Amino acid sequence: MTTMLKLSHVTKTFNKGTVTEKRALTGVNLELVEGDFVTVIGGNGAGKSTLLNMIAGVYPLDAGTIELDGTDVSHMTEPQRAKFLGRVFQDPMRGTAADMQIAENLALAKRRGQKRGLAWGISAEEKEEYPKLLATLGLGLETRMSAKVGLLSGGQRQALTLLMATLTNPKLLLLDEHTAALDPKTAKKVLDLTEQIVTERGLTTLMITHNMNDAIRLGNRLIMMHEGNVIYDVRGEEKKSLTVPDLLQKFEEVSGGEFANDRMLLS
Ligand SMILES: Nc1ncnc2c1ncn2[C@@H]1O[C@H](COP(=O)(O)OP(=O)(O)OP(=O)(O)O)[C@@H](O)[C@H]1O
Repeated sequence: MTTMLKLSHVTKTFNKGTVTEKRALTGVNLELVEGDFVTVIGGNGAGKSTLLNMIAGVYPLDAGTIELDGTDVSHMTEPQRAKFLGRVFQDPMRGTAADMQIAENLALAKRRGQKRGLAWGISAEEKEEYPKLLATLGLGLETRMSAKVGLLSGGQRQALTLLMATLTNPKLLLLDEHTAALDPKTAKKVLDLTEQIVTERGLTTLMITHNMNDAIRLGNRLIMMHEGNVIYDVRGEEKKSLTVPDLLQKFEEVSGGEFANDRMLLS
């Protein structure tokens, strides 16, 4: 099987040498094969977002290497890596351009990593393609191609962002609590869409969630982080048969403390 992502000894300390020094990642080793759909859980400050940020190239590495589909991207800038990655954040405002039409947003996503922007306009082919894509969301957006994205609801925007993030079949999809800001019903819809897109296309995916039930239900593999490293990695049938009490117990065993994540307690 093809290795899609390989982290070797990835280390990150923020504010080194100051009173606010924080060891956010402490030598993470992690390998994902093509099609792995990995859910990521962990308490407050465990290093989950930092892990995704390091993969995306938001911060430089202190030590270690990151390989994407066999290419060492450790020293590539964030825009250089963006060509290979799809990313959806928690904030629905972040992934789309509010002042632009739905169709224009899709066209931008399609041209990601290419030099020429929208200068040549949206092609006739795209005008046919986009409504079909939007229809797969089941949100009625296919009839609103020229509507400004700022008019959409949070859930509609996250669904559109997901479509945009996966439009060019990225080598790796990074989802950072992408349904946490939505109401439960909309969150479920966006999660169902996520599962559909990821499994249909076999996208290699890392999905942070504070919802342990979702972490167990979705994907083929689950990792738990604590104090900047992966402390538990489970897959296949063993993962499917897990329960939330199992996970909490596992956490206590390995960390010697009680699992604490504010957002988990609120949900
Ligand atoms: N840019 C930054 N500057 C300084 N410290 C940071 C920065 N980003 C993260 N940290 C610190 O690194 C540690 C790991 O943070 P991170 O956001 O990765 O945790 P997390 O597992 O995503 O937590 P949560 O579930 O609370 O969002 C925390 O102590 C955090 O305060």
